[in-house]
Amino acid sequence: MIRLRGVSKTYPDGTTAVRELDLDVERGELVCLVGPSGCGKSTTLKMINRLVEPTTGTIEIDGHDVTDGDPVALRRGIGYVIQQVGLFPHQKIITNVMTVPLLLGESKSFARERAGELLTLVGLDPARYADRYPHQLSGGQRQRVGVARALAANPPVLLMDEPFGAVDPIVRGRLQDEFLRLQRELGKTVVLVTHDIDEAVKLGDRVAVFADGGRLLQSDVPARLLGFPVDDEVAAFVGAERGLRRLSVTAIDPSLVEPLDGVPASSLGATVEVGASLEDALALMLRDDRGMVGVTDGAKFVGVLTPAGIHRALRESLRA
Ligand SMILES: Nc1ncnc2c1ncn2[C@@H]1O[C@H](COP(=O)(O)OP(=O)(O)OP(=O)(O)O)[C@@H](O)[C@H]1O
Repeated sequence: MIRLRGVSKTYPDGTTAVRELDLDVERGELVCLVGPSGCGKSTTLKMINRLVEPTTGTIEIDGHDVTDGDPVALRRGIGYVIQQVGLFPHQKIITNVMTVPLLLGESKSFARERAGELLTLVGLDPARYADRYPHQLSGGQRQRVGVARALAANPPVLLMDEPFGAVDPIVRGRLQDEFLRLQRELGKTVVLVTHDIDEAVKLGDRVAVFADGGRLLQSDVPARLLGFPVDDEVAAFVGAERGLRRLSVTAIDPSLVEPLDGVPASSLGATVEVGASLEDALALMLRDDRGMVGVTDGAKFVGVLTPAGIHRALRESLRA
């Protein structure tokens, strides 16, 4: 869906922000660009919607070179979410969300109806929030309006620059979960910039790690990035905790669950569902101070996971 080939950007002052970048994003895929401050992540994103023109290379969306045609029209067809949201302060929430459909020539009544649906979709009841102004919302709520506005034109592609960066960690976690749920429903092609490796491995189908000077070091699914960093630079960036981080990106595999021998199921306490993460399983084990946790598949009890089982599951997850 998005294809970058040999893309570089050198700003007029001589700063090379991005160097010879090749990157592919499949349709419906969520790719996170992650790396230290100043490594060229935002520049890469802005080249995709032509807020910044590349110095060299080509960028295609759905087979069309983005440099053909009008950049303003291009941007209207791509959702863009930024950290400071960029809502119009003197316009009501509903009007903010209606902006792009109106620019695209939709009728006012259609745009209003669509904006109401989108506010509901991002968890803001229009009856309560539509007529408020941005300063009458919390940071997390404003961020949701930003997402609703970016979705308003139903763009196939969403570009998100630190979309959850401006809120506290608890709200951020909630917004991430909501966004993942939304994305499972909508299946947009998303490129999301973050400096937070935990956010990247939580949200990304694939994670692209950048280094200073806009060099792409590794682009991989989270489990492989954490399990097999290609070099010391990536290993240093993903951190010494990468083993722990793998727990959160690895789902419980029902084929690796052990049968329950001689232990009454009733003595197991809390159970986890197949498909939950190994981190969820370990968290319950430690919380309840037990050496195992029961695993269920709907109403069916499928067995138990032990610490050794978790270790085995982590190893197996890298074989695929
Ligand atoms: N308009 C500009 N003119 C000159 N240099 C710029 C311009 N915009 C960005 N840069 C430089 O390009 C490099 C990459 O910047 P960019 O904003 O893409 O990084 P980033 O990875 O998104 O950083 P951060 O995580 O801090 O937002 C930096 O060295 C930055 O100073």
